[in-house]
Amino acid sequence: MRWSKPATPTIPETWPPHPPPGETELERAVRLEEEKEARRRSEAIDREIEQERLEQRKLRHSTRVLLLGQAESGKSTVLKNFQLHFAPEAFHAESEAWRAVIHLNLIRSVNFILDLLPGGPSSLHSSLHGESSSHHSRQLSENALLDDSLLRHFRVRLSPLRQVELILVQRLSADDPSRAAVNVEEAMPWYYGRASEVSIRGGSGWKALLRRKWNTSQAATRPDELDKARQILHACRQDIAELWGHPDVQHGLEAEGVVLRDQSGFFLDETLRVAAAGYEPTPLDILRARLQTLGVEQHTISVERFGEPSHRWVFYDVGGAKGQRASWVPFFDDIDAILFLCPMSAFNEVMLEDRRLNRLLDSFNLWKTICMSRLLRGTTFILLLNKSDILQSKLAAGVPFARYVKSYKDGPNEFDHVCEYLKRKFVAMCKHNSARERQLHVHVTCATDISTTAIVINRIKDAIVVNNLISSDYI
Ligand SMILES: Nc1nc2c(ncn2[C@@H]2O[C@H](COP(=O)(O)OP(=O)(O)OP(=O)(O)O)[C@@H](O)[C@H]2O)c(=O)[nH]1
Ligand SMILES: [Mg+2]
Repeated sequence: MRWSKPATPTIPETWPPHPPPGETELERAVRLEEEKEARRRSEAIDREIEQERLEQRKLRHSTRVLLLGQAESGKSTVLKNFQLHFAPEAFHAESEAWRAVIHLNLIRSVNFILDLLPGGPSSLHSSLHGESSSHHSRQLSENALLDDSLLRHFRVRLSPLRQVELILVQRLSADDPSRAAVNVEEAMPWYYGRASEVSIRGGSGWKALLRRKWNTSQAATRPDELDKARQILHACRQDIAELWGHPDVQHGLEAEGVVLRDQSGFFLDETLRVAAAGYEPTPLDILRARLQTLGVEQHTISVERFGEPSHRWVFYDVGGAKGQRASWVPFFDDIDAILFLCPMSAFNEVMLEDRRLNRLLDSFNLWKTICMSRLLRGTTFILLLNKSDILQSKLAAGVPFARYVKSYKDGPNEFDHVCEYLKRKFVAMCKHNSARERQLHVHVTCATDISTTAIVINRIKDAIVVNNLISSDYI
């Protein structure tokens, strides 16, 4: 953003101007007051210009990284790893804010199960898919053997969680009324087989909102509301654990082909810990929390350790969903590196935004477009082949990679071979589609594994910093 001073209507030759002849006492007092005010305004503008100049200078001395990749590829999770690695104190200071997100992730899974069970209010959801609500209910009641009274018991006991969900969503989007609970739901249509997403527009300051002590009378109730939400969740924890552990519920979900464990923001296995009264999220919990990014978020990390070559990192974390991608382009300019994430495990999944498109194919297309971009001709690329843990377990469970990726032909259904194949494919696409030779570094990652990601982060840091030094002729 550039500042320019507003034009002054009449510019006197001397400042302050000479007093007009015959000035009365009152006129003098008014004039002096106006001069004081004009000086105050001018100084405020000067301060803002200086502030802006300092910000620009700081940005020039920062390492700027743009995170790209489809939705749920792990961009924000990698960013959290950078924060944990370079600024652990700042990372831990935010854990309270993440607790609300984790609670919301847990509650959405519970409400999702309750909606899916017979008699659940799934008619809205089903109609999005052109199916009747009785269709889902009938399927589940045929497959699941949950008896009616037990179901009613769970429904009644867990009904307060609907209110908790509402409180948390409203609180997370509190300073942006357009993103109230209903709108969040509308923005994220219900997909059969998935709990709905939690999304807060970047820059809405949601972390601060959850910490802030409110002064106004209306807002004074807010900290209590959050406490109340936590108490309700705490009181429901045994019932949640029982619901999740009930064999009929498990059978019902299995019969529907719903694997909640594979979904983002899954905390049902740890209900008693996460819903405990004094629960403090661990770094791993924070990495596993799911909060969809909307728009482009700028995150500045000030390195807390001495001896690091770059003291400030600026990350631009983008929303990866198809509708979000146009907003990436203005950030292509003046960037030190692109971190592109491909979730390897998505080879047998379809896009939520377009159920006809395979997610791995979408990653290939996206990569190709990024490589071809003229704006990014000279930019260092770092490719993270992410979600290696889920890929590994899918292959081990016998999901055949070659069925979804025809060009893999009769390659072995083994982790190392599949990784190598994907690596070769991405490197070849980069070579083929880049206007000129570029630096490309490829890593296989599991962004929810803190220690292995730390090693990758050190390598990334070395690659970007060394490359910047070369391009700025320092070495
Ligand atoms: N098991 C596993 N989960 C991961 C890995 N990387 C990320 N996740 C999880 O995947 C979910 C989605 O990750 P995000 O970082 O929010 O994805 P994103 O790319 O920022 O998605 P958008 O903001 O929608 O563009 C989160 O719940 C993460 O915890 C991984 O390597 N393995
Ligand atoms: Mg994100």
